Amino acid sequence: MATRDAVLAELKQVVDPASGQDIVAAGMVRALSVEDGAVRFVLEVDPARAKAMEPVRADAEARVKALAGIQNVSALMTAHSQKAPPELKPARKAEPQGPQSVPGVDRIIAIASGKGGVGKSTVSANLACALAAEGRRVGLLDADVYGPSQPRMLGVSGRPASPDGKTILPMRNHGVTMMSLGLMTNDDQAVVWRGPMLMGALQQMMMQVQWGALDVLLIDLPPGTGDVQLTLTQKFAVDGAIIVSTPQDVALLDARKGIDMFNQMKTPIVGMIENMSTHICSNCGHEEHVFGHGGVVAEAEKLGVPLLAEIPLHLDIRLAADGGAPIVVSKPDSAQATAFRHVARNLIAKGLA
Ligand SMILES: Nc1ncnc2c1ncn2[C@@H]1O[C@H](COP(=O)(O)OP(=O)(O)OP(=O)(O)O)[C@@H](O)[C@H]1O
Repeated sequence: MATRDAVLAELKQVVDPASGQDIVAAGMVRALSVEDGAVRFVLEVDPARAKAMEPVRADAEARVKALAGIQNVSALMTAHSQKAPPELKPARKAEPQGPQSVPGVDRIIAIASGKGGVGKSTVSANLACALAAEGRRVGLLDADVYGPSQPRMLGVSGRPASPDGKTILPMRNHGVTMMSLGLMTNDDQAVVWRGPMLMGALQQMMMQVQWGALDVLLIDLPPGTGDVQLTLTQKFAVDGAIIVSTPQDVALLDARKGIDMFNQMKTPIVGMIENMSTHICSNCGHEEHVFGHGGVVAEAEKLGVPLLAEIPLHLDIRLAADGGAPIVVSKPDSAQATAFRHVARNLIAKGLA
């Protein structure tokens, strides 16, 4: 049976005549799914080139169809808008104003945790890639000022360009448009952020990055309930917050504080995700509850918020995150990836992404 990797390898043989790159590297292949010998994917193209790209689509379809074990291929072409959001002036001094939206961005979802190190960034990266795999136009803003880890997790490096000195071009990998404060500071420099700087940096990232047209922008927040969380929920129209926690009491105690803060700010809680739920040995598959079990389920029930997923503690999740291709991308058919894809589909079904 042909795997997702085999399909991708075949698609990499197809060249986009305009850029000279293969269609996968050119970021045109979206929403690829390989299930039981049936392959579906979308080729996202500039509307002006739709006609010229038809032979490319047909070639891609024929190549995949010729793979062993493939019975069915559906390759659709969709037009994506090249239009950038209107140019924005640099952020002005903070003025009292109601929550604003980000031009071109349909929804904003914050991903938060009470405590550091519970896997909030890992969840954000995987969720973003899972939403992209479902064909959503997704952005990820790494607002974790104390430890921006998205460049490493999404395999992105280099300094973002600013062609006009006012707006910033985001980076893109695995179908995700991303920006991180970590790309704006030097790797080896400890950054000491004070409140007003944080507010300015967040506003800039939200308003001066050319996000383009997005179905959803995920914000990977720093842990806790500090200035970034307050600025985000006061200044921007945040559609919901997802709280990530491990099952330990201490993590849950902090998660509860986070939920209280979002409630006070009138940001709806989309649900909780229990991370490092059980440990699954990568050698023998034995399961053990390193941090206890069921804590988040019980807490979610008590608080009346949905439990969106229980993600196991698994070596593959860490290796994938450290390697720059989250597990949803590197092992899309694994049970761990399925857990993230389930959350993505749930968010789409609820109209939140
Ligand atoms: N389910 C998991 N299985 C295995 N390793 C995991 C899992 N979730 C996270 N990790 C690993 O744990 C470490 C911390 O995760 P991560 O950086 O996502 O946490 P965080 O909550 O964003 O931390 P911080 O608050 O420091 O930003 C990383 O090395 C990550 O690869």
